[in-house]
Amino acid sequence: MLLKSRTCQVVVIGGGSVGLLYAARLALAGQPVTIVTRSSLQANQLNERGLSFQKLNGETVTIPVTASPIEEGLPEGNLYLLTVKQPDLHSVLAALKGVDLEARVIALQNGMGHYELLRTILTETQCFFAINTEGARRLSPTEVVHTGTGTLRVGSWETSDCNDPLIRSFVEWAISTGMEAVYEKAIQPFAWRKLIANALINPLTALFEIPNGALLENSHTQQLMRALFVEAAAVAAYAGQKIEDADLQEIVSICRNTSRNLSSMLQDIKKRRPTEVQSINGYLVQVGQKAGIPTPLHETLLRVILLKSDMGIRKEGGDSR
Ligand SMILES: NC(=O)C1=CN([C@@H]2O[C@H](COP(=O)(O)OP(=O)(O)OC[C@H]3O[C@@H](n4cnc5c(N)ncnc54)[C@H](OP(=O)(O)O)[C@@H]3O)[C@@H](O)[C@H]2O)C=CC1
Ligand SMILES: CC(C)(CO)C(=O)C(=O)O
Repeated sequence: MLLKSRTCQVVVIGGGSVGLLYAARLALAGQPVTIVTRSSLQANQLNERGLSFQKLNGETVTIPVTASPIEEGLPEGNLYLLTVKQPDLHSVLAALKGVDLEARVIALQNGMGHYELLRTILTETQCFFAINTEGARRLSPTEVVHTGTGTLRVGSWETSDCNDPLIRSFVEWAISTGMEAVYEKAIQPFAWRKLIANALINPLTALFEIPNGALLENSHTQQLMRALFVEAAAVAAYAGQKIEDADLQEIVSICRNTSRNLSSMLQDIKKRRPTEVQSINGYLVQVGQKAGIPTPLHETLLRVILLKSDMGIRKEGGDSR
């Protein structure tokens, strides 16, 4: 069980790649968990068929789970894992407003902008953030594959004393399942580093339609990544973040550790859904403009991905899942 000393009810908001990955692991560990989906169809399918989970070693298990659609509101819980993408956050704000003051919400988004948005409806004490470098891919509304190992860092946005019992239990549970998980004093510095990793990996993999590992197989993509890194590091410095060469090496490690993974941006392009590029490269461009720091490469990638996404969505008329 996640919490030994008291009953913990976990609610995973979003039945996508990351949401299903965490729901599967929690359910496998015997932790009561409810998945809140966008559609009633997915909730019904999960309730009827269970969740099929392919582990890293290739073994597939089917786990009984409970799911309900967001239109029914959020089930009562004390730990909410928020796994919708940045552009969809607005659609869950009304439901999140009703979350109990004693409950905790962990937001697992890539990119930036979610902190400011969530703080408009949640208190500092309710609101936690996670930076997750694990890879997951949803194959269908009831099937998810764990595609890569990584680290899960959880904490408050700005410096805290790491004393929240529920968050501590969640991190201890994650460690007990074999994950590399850390309760961090502040997530903001990690969010910046993850932002830069995503600003390099996601648009390039989405543009060329290649898995993360393929970025390391070609000197042109490697040179592009370095040039994008230099631009992003200058913007981060303006925001008070000291980005070093070791951070670029870390991005290379992410590509290696999730080499088979199709980045979330590539998955969006393939499924003809809006991407998070505005919250990733778009955020760097926006801060760069404010600071007077040129970001021509990020701006170009932003436009190219927006164009590619628009063209796909218009051609096929949206999500084909
Ligand atoms: N996939 C990965 O490997 C990684 C992803 N991330 C980050 O994690 C976050 C989640 O990514 P990922 O899981 O890949 O994204 P997905 O698109 O696979 O999943 C998001 C899910 O949220 C659901 N959703 C959207 N709006 C609502 C709503 N109002 N109520 C309930 N559910 C809703 C979507 O429903 P529907 O299916 O109906 O559209 C979808 O199933 C992103 O910020 C991503 O960048 C971080 C690390 C790795
Ligand atoms: C870590 C990585 C790059 C895994 O693909 C990711 O965060 C994403 O796909 O959005």
